[in-house]
Amino acid sequence: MHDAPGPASETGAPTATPQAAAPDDTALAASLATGAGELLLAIRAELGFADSRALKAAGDLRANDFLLGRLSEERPGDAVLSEEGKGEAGRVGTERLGADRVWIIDPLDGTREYSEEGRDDWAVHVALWQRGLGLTAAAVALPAQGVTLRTDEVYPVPAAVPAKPRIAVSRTRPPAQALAAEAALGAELVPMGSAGAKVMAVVAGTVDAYVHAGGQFEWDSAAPVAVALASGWHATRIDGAPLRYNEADPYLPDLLVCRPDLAEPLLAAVDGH
Ligand SMILES: Nc1ncnc2c1ncn2[C@@H]1O[C@H](COP(=O)(O)O)[C@@H](OP(=O)(O)O)[C@H]1O
Ligand SMILES: [Mg+2]
Repeated sequence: MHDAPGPASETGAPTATPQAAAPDDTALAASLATGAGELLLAIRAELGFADSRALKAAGDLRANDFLLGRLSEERPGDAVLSEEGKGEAGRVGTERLGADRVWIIDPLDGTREYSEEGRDDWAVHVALWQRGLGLTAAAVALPAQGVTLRTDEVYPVPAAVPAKPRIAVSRTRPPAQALAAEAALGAELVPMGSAGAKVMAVVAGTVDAYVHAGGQFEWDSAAPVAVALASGWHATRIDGAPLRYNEADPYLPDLLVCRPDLAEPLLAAVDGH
């Protein structure tokens, strides 16, 4: 079985138990993700697209500063793991390994797409991991699409099973596993930027699955996976194992998010690739 979230776990695998979080943790996650998204839209308007390197650097830095500042004000006792964090808030920090509450954030996911005029496939990820519970509260903002998705709202799985499944893949590095799934299921690949935008396309019903392999980190998937699991979607490693967060090494290289009834055929199709 791959379609049900697992039970609460001492190791902190995601458990899709948003009720375990204080309601204001989810509200805070949504407020932070939306606020960082508004800031990122303002930076795009201010700098324009002529110098994409400068735009990417400013977006990463200023969104990260905004999120770390708000978290230190609102939750001063919590630890943080951020893609852009330095020292304790970054990947080398060790305080988070002994902490009971860790915010796992990606201030700008889909940095490449953020720097391309007209693209809306980029995101802000804010997730809360709690010891013994896993991911308990999260929000993913899609600022250029004007939405923020969160673990305390339900994004139901559509009833109809697609005849030709649509599988979201990286625009720049679609994995061999997705090509295998395309062939085995007669699927259509849909290239898209940002892990958050791809998972949110699954829960919005725009695509039926997201297959990723070859490299990624906890911040790329934590908030999107929490939102998907909380609404009953399937989210695991591509061998069907649970996704685990706040590990000593935050490298988490592969991911399958899909409608529950596609999990078995997709896991079988990518097996061995
Ligand atoms: N092979 C790889 N190694 C490390 N990170 C990867 C990766 N493939 C994708 N990612 C990260 O996953 C996110 C989504 O990638 P993609 O748009 O290609 O699907 C991006 O995050 P960032 O934009 O936050 O860096 C990207 O850096
Ligand atoms: Mg990212």
